[in-house]
Amino acid sequence: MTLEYQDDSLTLHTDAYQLSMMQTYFMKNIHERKAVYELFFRKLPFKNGYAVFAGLERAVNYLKDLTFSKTDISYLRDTGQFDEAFLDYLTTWRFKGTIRAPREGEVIFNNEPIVQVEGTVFDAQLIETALLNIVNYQTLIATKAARMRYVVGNQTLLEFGTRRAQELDAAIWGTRAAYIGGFDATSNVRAGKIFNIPISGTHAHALVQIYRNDYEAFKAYAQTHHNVVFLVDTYDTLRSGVPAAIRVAKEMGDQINFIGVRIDSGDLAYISKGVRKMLDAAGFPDAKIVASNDLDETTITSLKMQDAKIDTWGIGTKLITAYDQPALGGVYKVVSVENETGEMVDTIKISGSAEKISNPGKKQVWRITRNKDGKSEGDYVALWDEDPRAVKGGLVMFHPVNTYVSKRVTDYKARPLLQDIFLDGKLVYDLPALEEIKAYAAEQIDALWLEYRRNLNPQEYPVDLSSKAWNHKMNLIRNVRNYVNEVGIEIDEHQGDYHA
Ligand SMILES: Nc1ncnc2c1ncn2[C@@H]1O[C@H](COP(=O)(O)OP(=O)(O)OP(=O)(O)O)[C@@H](O)[C@H]1O
Ligand SMILES: O=P(O)(O)OC[C@H]1O[C@H](OP(=O)(O)OP(=O)(O)O)[C@H](O)[C@@H]1O
Ligand SMILES: O=C(O)c1cccnc1
Repeated sequence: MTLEYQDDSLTLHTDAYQLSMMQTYFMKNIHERKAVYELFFRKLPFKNGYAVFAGLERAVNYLKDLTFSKTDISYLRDTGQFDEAFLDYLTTWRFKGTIRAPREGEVIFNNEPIVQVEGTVFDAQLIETALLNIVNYQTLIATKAARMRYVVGNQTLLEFGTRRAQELDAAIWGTRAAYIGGFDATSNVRAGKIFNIPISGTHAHALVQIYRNDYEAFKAYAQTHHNVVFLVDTYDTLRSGVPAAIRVAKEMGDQINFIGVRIDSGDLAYISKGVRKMLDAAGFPDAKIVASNDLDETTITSLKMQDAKIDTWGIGTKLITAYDQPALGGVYKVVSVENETGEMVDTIKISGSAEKISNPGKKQVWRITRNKDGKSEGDYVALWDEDPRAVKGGLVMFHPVNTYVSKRVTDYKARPLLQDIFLDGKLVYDLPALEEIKAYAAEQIDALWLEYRRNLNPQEYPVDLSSKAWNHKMNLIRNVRNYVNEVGIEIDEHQGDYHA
């Protein structure tokens, strides 16, 4: 099949409603109005205590040189839904916005801006969908990977998920995110090529089935490879698989590097103990046992409690699809917009539930750490013109919803998380090497108190609004209430309803 329109750009990787709004802005001549949008999520994924920010590199690749290709314009024209003057404007349009974000690998939390877009309403609207698409998925997978890293300690984690991933892009960028979150290597060779992630793997049951015999298969494999891991569960792990692996390892001696065996079915605790005994008794105490089969952080924890003799974990489906929570609910909200007279006016979205009321105004996130040991005290979300480094007598941090909960922090460092990535459309950020990002993530996770790091029921990390940001929010809520009273019609409503 030949495509009618060449798929030669990512610019239309957006929801139709963005283009519909852009056309309105354009035709009403407000498309150059400035606005600030912020991307954040309201709930941490997997009930984890933190998330690992990933997706910046892909977002940068997407944003730089973002233009409407000829086929993009032809396609839009052929839909019959867009005005010719608008299409004409798109042909010369270039992204001119400012983007701020944390470094990839940064530990991030709910209810704080993690990407800030400042520019025209036109530009900011177009990129919403792709930014959410990228950051939601990659952050989700990096966080899932970090949970797995948490339970395995220093043991090796291999990413095996490509066959189960939600198509090609998810496999590739999910693998990269998993690497950032703590995986050591991947079975995806293309991810290895693109990102220089170490590739690793064993062999499949097919090899044994083709030879119809464990020994023959292992022997052939050993004669054609130096580093070998034999998959021993095709017929019977303890009776035929492991004995065949040991026989080949002995016969081949120094001609091969017998790394170990993989088991992929059955009771992994029970079987791994049997395998360990056999390998030790045969004089291979250093041979490793790799396990796979629908593993995740919960099964791994259980296997460890059962004293399973597993050294290396091969993990696919449950990592790459974020099986127990397949989406991160990141959202993108306008927080400030230029009015008719050129002034920036902060804006709020009201909701019946406190968590869903947006935090108005352009903000910075400050990570507050103790001077004495570098441990995190919390994040301080402040309006752009505030600087918590300059506060005398300590910083008062209070819970943004339960405002009666507060603490005073003294002798601290405040580090701004949102850094300039693009300024007025120009890339000003040097993307760090992947190894650096990975090491940074490990370091930042390590800097968290254990109470926030544990997988099960972690403590809630404090993400606090500055007093100024909080008061500002309350004022805007009051303004909206006045507005609704002024323009709102009377409705016969249930008396028990509350309003913000
Ligand atoms: N000792 C164990 N404790 C807890 N979970 C385990 C244990 N052993 C295996 N599992 C997990 O239980 C799930 C099902 O394992 P099961 O024994 O049914 O595999 P299997 O169905 O025999 O394998 P396959 O169908 O691939 O041949 C998998 O997620 C596996 O990782
Ligand atoms: O279980 P996962 O975490 O997704 O890890 C990847 C799985 O992929 C392979 O299985 P394969 O596709 O050959 O099928 P299988 O599940 O029947 O073993 C491998 O043997 C693992 O079991
Ligand atoms: O190398 C392996 O063992 C492997 C690779 C992909 C999926 N399952 C296993």
